[in-house]
Amino acid sequence: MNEILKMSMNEMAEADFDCSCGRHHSLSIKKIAIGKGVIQQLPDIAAEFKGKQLYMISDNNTWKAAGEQAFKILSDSNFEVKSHQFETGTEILIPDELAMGRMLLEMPLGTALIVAVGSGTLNDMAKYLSSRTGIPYIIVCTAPSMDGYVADGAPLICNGRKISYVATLAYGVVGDTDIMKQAPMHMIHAGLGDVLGKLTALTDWSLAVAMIDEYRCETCVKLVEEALRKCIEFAPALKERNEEAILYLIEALTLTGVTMAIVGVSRPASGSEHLLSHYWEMDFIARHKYPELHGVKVGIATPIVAEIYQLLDDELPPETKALAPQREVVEALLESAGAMISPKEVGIDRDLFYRSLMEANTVRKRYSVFQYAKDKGRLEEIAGIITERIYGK
Ligand SMILES: NC(=O)C1=CN([C@@H]2O[C@H](COP(=O)(O)OP(=O)(O)OC[C@H]3O[C@@H](n4cnc5c(N)ncnc54)[C@H](OP(=O)(O)O)[C@@H]3O)[C@@H](O)[C@H]2O)C=CC1
Ligand SMILES: O=C(CO)COP(=O)(O)O
Repeated sequence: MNEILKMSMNEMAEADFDCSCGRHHSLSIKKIAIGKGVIQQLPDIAAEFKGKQLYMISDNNTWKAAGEQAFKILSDSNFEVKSHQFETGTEILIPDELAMGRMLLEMPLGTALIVAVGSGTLNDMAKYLSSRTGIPYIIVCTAPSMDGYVADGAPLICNGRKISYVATLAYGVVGDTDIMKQAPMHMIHAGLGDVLGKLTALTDWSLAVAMIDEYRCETCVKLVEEALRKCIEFAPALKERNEEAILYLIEALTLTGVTMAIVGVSRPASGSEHLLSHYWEMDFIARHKYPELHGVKVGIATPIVAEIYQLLDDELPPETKALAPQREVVEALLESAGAMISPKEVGIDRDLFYRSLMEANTVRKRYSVFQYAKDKGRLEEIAGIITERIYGK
């Protein structure tokens, strides 16, 4: 097996190896610092850019969570930093054309390094800007809410559609667990949802191997499975913000990010549960409704996808059948941490829910259990059964 399986998260920066899957993998992130108090390492991590212009982006919440502190640490070390804070008020920041345009407009001339302070949205915006300008970026993570800190894709909203743009990896990732563990509990639930989504994402990947002979990297599967195991064991302790439970959550999010980064696609971390989440999100945004956190939606979608697998059990390829998680087990895990499990709780009505099951396979050009059910002529029947179970007759 490959040496990456023995590395700690922080050792994975600049990993470069020939993998047993037959491909060469490399992780171009220069510096990963995840742990207690690591925000103090910012001046070291950004050392190469001393004397040059830094551009810090945050929003009013993430400024309070870590932006102010990061700004002070850098300024006290004589870095030249211009800060722009998005004012989100009661709204949330949507990574769309408007927000992307504003971020570009505020960027000072001669910027040599972008420093994003936030979670999924700000990270994706910064990585997109970084990829298109060639200016490196550092992410100071504020919440263990999703697994995109180490990934190179940037799901953004363009013309109302959620599009995963190919972007770039961060120059540096700074995940101070003292800061991340203080994130709102709802964001911690989102992180757990995003991690549990890997149960069905990996099942979809195995289905794609069986049905369309898709490439699969066993090292990535092992990394995700091991991270999942520890995170699941400690899931109930997330309610109390138990240090170990939060650390395992951060580790699972980081390692799944690493797998996306080394294979260059989000397949190891994103399957049918993400298709449902993206479908709901686009519908909410089109109606100017709060779209709910990504990981919360992924968490709700995961037992639903598990149920689809259960309903197809009699005709699944054996290797996929062996992997398919049980709906009840995933729901119990979410409940043990206090997270939501019903689409009704986030305002998804019967019509949207049924439609999403029927159309989720159109969200991405990627083989999924939705495509499988459709090809077997069973999608309509399954969508009807699940909708009736949740919403009644
Ligand atoms: N690139 C990738 O591979 C991945 C990308 N994603 C993307 O990430 C996005 C979701 O990210 P997610 O992190 O869930 O949500 P957001 O980044 O949208 O965060 C929601 C809001 O939470 C607030 N917030 C963040 N940290 C803190 C904190 N410590 N204390 C208080 N408030 C805080 C911010 O305030 P405010 O309300 O002011 O905005 C923030 O905008 C989606 O667009 C999703 O598609 C998800 C997974 C992987
Ligand atoms: O959100 C993701 C992983 O958690 C990635 O989403 P996409 O697969 O849609 O790019």
